[in-house]
Amino acid sequence: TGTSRPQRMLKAVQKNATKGDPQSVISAIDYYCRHKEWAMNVGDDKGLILDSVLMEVNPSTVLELGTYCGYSTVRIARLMSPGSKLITVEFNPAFAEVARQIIAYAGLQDKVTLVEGSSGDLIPKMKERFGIKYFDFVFLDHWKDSYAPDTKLLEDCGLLKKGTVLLADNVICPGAPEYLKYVRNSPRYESRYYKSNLEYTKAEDGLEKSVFLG
Ligand SMILES: O=C(NC/C=C/[C@H]1O[C@@H](n2ccc(=O)cc2)[C@H](O)[C@@H]1O)c1cc([N+](=O)[O-])cc(O)c1O
Ligand SMILES: [Mg+2]
Repeated sequence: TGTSRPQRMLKAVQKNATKGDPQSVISAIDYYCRHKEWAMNVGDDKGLILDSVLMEVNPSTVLELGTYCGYSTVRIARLMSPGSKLITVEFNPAFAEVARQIIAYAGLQDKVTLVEGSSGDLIPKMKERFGIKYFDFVFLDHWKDSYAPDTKLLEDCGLLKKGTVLLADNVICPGAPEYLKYVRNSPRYESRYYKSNLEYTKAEDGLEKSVFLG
């Protein structure tokens, strides 16, 4: 067996990006995935929306569910202020290993804590393990049927505060119908859909931004 897709993505970063330059890491991944081999990164189209929502919130604490290879981890961490913390949860050890190297190549390892395990197991441990009171920003990009249960779990664990912003990838493709129903019908959220494209394609996809009202 040869290399995996994440390993080939890492090679493309090491070959084409500049160490310590997050934007060059993002561009190298986008170029590779658009022209060589598709991969499920949030990508450059939706990435611009992620950037602008993130900058608007300017969070001190961020939770990312679904690191994969670290593309959105780098996109988010590169825009975060000094002293702010990003915790990213990854279930697959092989993906986590590649992500650690891509995050380090971008020079963002000091802002990022990558935790291996499932969101359901780790969310209840956020306070005790990482001293997190609340998350200011949550990026959901893991298993689509986990978005809704994990949002309820974040509420139950007291990890959301008035004004916390949840941003969910793929609410159209592959889709997260249960999640959309939940946040759009709950009086505890103010939701808005940002229409865009599925990464590196012309298909529609979009991000749902939901503000927790407390
Ligand atoms: O399926 C998709 N994403 C699932 C992502 C899952 C990631 O989240 C991790 N995780 C981390 C913690 C957990 O608790 C569970 C999983 C998994 O180990 C994986 O790294 C997807 C699919 C398409 N697509 O076009 O088909 C496009 C996208 O943008 C997508 O995000
Ligand atoms: Mg996604």
